[in-house]
Amino acid sequence: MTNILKYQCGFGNHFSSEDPRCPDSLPKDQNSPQRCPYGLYAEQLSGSAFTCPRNSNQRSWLYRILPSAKHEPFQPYAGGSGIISSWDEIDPNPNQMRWKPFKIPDGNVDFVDGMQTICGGGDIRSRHGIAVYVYVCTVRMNDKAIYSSDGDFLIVPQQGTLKVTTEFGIMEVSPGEICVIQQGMRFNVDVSEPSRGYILEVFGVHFQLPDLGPIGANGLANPRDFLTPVAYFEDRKCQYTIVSKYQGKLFAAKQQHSPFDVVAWHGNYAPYKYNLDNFMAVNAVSYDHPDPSIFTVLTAQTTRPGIALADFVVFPPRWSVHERTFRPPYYHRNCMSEFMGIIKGKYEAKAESSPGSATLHSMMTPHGPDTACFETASTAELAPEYIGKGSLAFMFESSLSMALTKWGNESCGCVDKDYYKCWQDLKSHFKCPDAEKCHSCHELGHSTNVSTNYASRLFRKTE
Ligand SMILES: O=C(O)Cc1cc(O)ccc1O
Ligand SMILES: [Fe+2]
Repeated sequence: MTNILKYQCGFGNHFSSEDPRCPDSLPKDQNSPQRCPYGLYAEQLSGSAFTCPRNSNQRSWLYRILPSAKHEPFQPYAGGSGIISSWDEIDPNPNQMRWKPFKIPDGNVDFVDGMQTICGGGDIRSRHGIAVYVYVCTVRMNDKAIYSSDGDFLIVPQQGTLKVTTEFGIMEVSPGEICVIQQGMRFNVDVSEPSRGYILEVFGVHFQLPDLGPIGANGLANPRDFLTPVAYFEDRKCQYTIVSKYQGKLFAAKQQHSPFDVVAWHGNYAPYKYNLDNFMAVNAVSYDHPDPSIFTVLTAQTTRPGIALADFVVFPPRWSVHERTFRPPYYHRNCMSEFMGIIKGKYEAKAESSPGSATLHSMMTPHGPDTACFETASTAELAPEYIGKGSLAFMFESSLSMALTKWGNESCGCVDKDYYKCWQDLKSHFKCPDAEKCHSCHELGHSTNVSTNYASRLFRKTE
């Protein structure tokens, strides 16, 4: 794979880029000249309504050899049967879910055909929803490109570097990095080894950096660490297949030229990647376990203040120094849905967790540390400790109530039916303050030497 890729840095910048083979290919002082330099076609890609306020208005101008409109009619796409758009394939399942590492097939499967929807919620047509996918792939997408008419893809590779060719240029995205490819952008994925990862698609909004509030002007994911590719074109006549994910189904159209023929572009609607090693974690340096929102890398907001359609959160290696605190994640019931995956190593709250696996804790489904984690952390000496070395877990947290697909619920073949057992050995450590008089303590055989009047009133034996 090429390692001489260049990037432009910054989040949400207004970028300009020309393929160096065609200097001055960007029109100088207008977007739509009567005739573009080098005989290119001008095409606008709008990522927001024309009339969006300036701070949320996103669009780019692409100067290309042929306009995207030149293709034959779309027909239903024969592959990609793992893409699901309906959230009522099966009855709702509120259980704690864990998937063992998703299997990578031995045969040939490309990125598009290796995508499987695991869960999702909301609605594509009303432009408010999300879908969570797992991808596995072993071969490159030959002369095929995909774009989503529905939403933005946030891709989290777990195994295998992806060479992602887009209309805006080429990005290499390795495990530990993520990339975002927004609605409408055509891309092709090439791999050099069996590869696997996770995808979050958001419908109707774009990802943004979270506000920093009292943290100040710096921290978490810093804007300068986001990298956007530079213009790169190929002028190739070939049988190219353009796959459109449209209203949750895949369609394919043929065209006789490569879609990666953009010689120059400018604008603020462009794909980007980010290395999660650059995340500047903040955390408690005194006591208590803060909420995981402190680890938000990117957020896709709803119109309700502070309520995310989906947040992308990482659990990076870091120092843990909290005093008099149960340091791992607390036991928890959440009005949000939490899908988690593991890029490498283990997750701090679970002894049994491995790269390529996942969990889903649906709305109000109780969860938290497993028995081993609780027993260790509640008795550990609280010295400063570096946690998560060599590990990287992440969470897609959504305000939507998510549905599992049939594949996610069962047919993927890696649902861990024993997951619930990780909490079954948690035992009561309750020390009853008045075990002598307490009826239930007699039955349970509890004992204690603590006694108060208050407790006596509460636990009086009733005969
Ligand atoms: O493991 C989880 O469930 C995610 C999570 C992490 C954390 O640090 C606090 C709350 C929470 O839900
Ligand atoms: Fe949680």
